[in-house]
Parts: sequence; structure tokens; C-alpha cells
Amino acid sequence: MNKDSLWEKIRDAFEDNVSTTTYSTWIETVKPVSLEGNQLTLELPSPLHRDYWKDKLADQLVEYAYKITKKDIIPNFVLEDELRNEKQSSFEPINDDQKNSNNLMKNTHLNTNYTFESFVIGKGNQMAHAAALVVSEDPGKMYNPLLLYGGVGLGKTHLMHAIGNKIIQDNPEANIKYITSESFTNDFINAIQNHKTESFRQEYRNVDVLLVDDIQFFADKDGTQEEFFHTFNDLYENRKQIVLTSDRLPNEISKLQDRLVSRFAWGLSVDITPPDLETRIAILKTKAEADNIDVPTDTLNYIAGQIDSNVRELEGALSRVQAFAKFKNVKITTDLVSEALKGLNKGENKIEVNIDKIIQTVSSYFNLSIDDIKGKKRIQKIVIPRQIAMYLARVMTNNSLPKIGVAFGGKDHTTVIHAYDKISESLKNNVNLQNKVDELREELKR
Ligand SMILES: Nc1ncnc2c1ncn2[C@@H]1O[C@H](COP(=O)(O)OP(=O)(O)OP(=O)(O)O)[C@@H](O)[C@H]1O
Repeated sequence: MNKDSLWEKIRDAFEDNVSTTTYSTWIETVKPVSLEGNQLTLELPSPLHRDYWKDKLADQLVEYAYKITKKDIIPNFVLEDELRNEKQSSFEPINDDQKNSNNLMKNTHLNTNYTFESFVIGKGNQMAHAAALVVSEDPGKMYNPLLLYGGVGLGKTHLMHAIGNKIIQDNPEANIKYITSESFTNDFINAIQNHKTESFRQEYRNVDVLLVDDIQFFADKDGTQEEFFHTFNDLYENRKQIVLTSDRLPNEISKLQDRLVSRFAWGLSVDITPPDLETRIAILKTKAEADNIDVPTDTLNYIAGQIDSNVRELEGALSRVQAFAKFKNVKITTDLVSEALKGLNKGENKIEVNIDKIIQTVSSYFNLSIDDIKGKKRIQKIVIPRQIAMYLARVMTNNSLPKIGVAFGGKDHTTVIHAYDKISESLKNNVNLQNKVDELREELKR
């Protein structure tokens, strides 16, 4: 693989995982310079970019590069003018120590920045935090598996790493493995191809703690599910701790085998919901302090009021403001923030799934009119699509139940709950419905 194709893949991985702001500010501005051995040299436009990369993105880059190449790629960040002056020799690649300070511990793939100390507790994540803490203090005992679920960017991965970091801190000998379900799948496929399934099994079944991120991507992959089922059983029987994250409850993941769904429910499942205003302010305060950024309180309040989707977007907004102020060489004020975040608030920069779009998409998918979906007709042909639309509104948007009810022609919130329960229940064993809901989800994300 050459520098360009490797960088392209890494860039795409970032694009899928960061906000548009973060992507356009920090990722798109990078140019690959060379790939020599394991060292990937990247050119960045400013010292600020280099600080940001080293601080916030380098560990993610190493992780993506590892997934792509199965090698530990070492990033080397250089600036445009440094390259021009051919002073490259003064820019050492990141050595192992620095890499650790870039928060990636090689053996576990844990991000050492994601700790309980750096996690702000609020209404939406209180339970998840408490459960994670219990698991980290006594792994393999109380809640096994622990499943953290909820929307994107709400801190599931953070808590999962915090568990791993705490266990390592208390017991440096502990064998901890963090992996995304996609990497597990890739590892498994590679193992089959290279006739190394035995060592694959050894690797996964010899751990004390297995942390698997984003299990929704197991959907549809029967062979991997089968393998994971055995891994799970083995670890569980040996009282090893398993922690899982997912964007929804396992029974809502269509094409996840029933035996996995039931095992995942053996322990404790806790959801994380979007942070309220106070929590968002507290998170911003913590981040600003950690990064040594001087932001007046009312300006922080303003940012928290503008960005209400998730914590990742919130962090992206703060970074954008910071970069903006540095480039302009001015202090951060509410006016500056308003300029920096123009066009960005309320998730405008991502594909928005709102209730109206859901109603529209579902009605045309089933060849019905919008009035049918919003109306009161009780014939089967309409009732089911209406319930599917309500279900999607509940799982794909952050609207409250009463708000969803109102958008569906002024229905009571109990109707929405009923629709949600009905569809969730049917999704467990109705393959036809699963396919329809999957197709609709895809359509809505387009
Ligand atoms: N309560 C919190 N306190 C401090 N930081 C938080 C909190 N919640 C989330 N974050 C930060 O927000 C960012 C996104 O969180 P994280 O990656 O854990 O989300 P996620 O729920 O795993 O999302 P996804 O499903 O997209 O992987 C991280 O940088 C994390 O540190």
C-alpha cells in the first residue's frame, strides 16, 4: 500500500467517525508525504494543527492504520514550511514514549484519556457511569456482560475505555482487550484465510476483560456471530468480564442471532441519553480546562445552547472555536463563537433525520399518503407502517414521546410507546419486518 491509498483509507475512516467540522478543520487539510517502513509522514498546515493532531487524533489514526494494515503505523507530523526548508531531520517520528503520551497503549488499544476522572456525570449517563464503575472495581462479578447502549457520540466508548484503564491501574497484569466488532470480524476473516483460527481463539479467549465496541455491526455476519458466541461462552464460563456497546438494544438489531441477543441480556443493559444543557456546559468547562482554553462562562453556555446533539459535536464545536480564535489571534467571546459556529448549530452539517422526513419516507415506501400515516384509520395496511414510522422516530431522532405523538397528527404519547413496543417485539422474529425496517433506515440515512 502506498502513502496515498493508506491516507485515503485513514481519511475515510475519520470522515465516518468525526463531525463535519472536525473533518474539514483537521483532517481534510492533511497531505500525505511519505510512507517509509512503518512511518507515515503527514504534512499539516500549521503548528496548531500539529498540536491538535498529536493531542486528539494521533491515537485514532494509529488505530485506523492498524485496522487497515494490521501494522503499527507511526505517524510523523511535519509542517509545510519545514518541508520546504528541508529541515526534516529535526522532526523525529513519534517514538513509543510519545505515542503513549498520545494516549494509545499499544497492547490493549486503550485510550488513556478516556478515564472515569475525565467523564462528566449527568442525568443521561449517571446509571451507565455507575454500572461501569462497579464493573471496573469488581470485573466478572456483578454485571456480566455489561452492555452500554445509546446514540452516537454520547460516551459509550469513553466509559468502556475507562473500565479498561481502571482495571489496568488496579491490576497492571490484567489482560484486557479492546476491539470494535468490525475489527473482530476482520481478525476472524484473516484468521480463517491464514489458517490461524486456533491462535485467534487463544488470543480472544485468554483475556481477563473483553471490551467490544459497536456490536450492531455484527448484524448479518453469521460466521462471526457464531465465533463470537463461542468466545462469549468461554469467557463467561471462566468468569471473565465482557463489556459491550451498541447504538441500540440487541433485540432491535435485526439479523443478530437470538442466542446472542439472549446472552447479551444476561447481565445488565444501561442506556445513555443525550446530555441536558447543564451537563453540556459542565462537559465544555471540563474540556476547556483540560485544554487550557480560556473561555468566559457565558460563552460556554452559549456554545452548549447551540450544540445539543451529542458530546462529539460539542467537542468539535469547541475545537473549531479554539482554532478560529487562534487563527484570528483574538480572545474567545460569544460574538466570535457565533461567527465560528455559523451554519453549524443544531446538526445542520450532518444528514438530519427528522420526524417529517421519516413520515414522508415511510409513506412513500408503503405507497400511502402522509395523511394516512398521520391519520386515524385502523386498517392493517396503514396501522403497521404508521407504527414503523413511530418506531423509527423514537430510535432515530432525539424527540420526546409527546413531541413524536404531536408530529403524528396529535396522538397521545402512549400510542407512540405502544407502537414502539409492538415493532420492537415483532422485530425479534419477523424477518420480513426486519428487512423493511433496515431498508427504511438506510433510505433515511441517505
Ligand atoms: N460525559 C462525558 N464527559 C466527558 N466527555 C465525554 C462524555 N461523553 C462523551 N464524551 C466525549 O465525547 C466524545 C465521543 O464519545 P464516545 O466516542 O465515547 O461516544 P460513543 O457513544 O461511543 O459514540 P459512537 O457510538 O459514535 O462510537 C469522546 O471524545 C468522549 O470523550
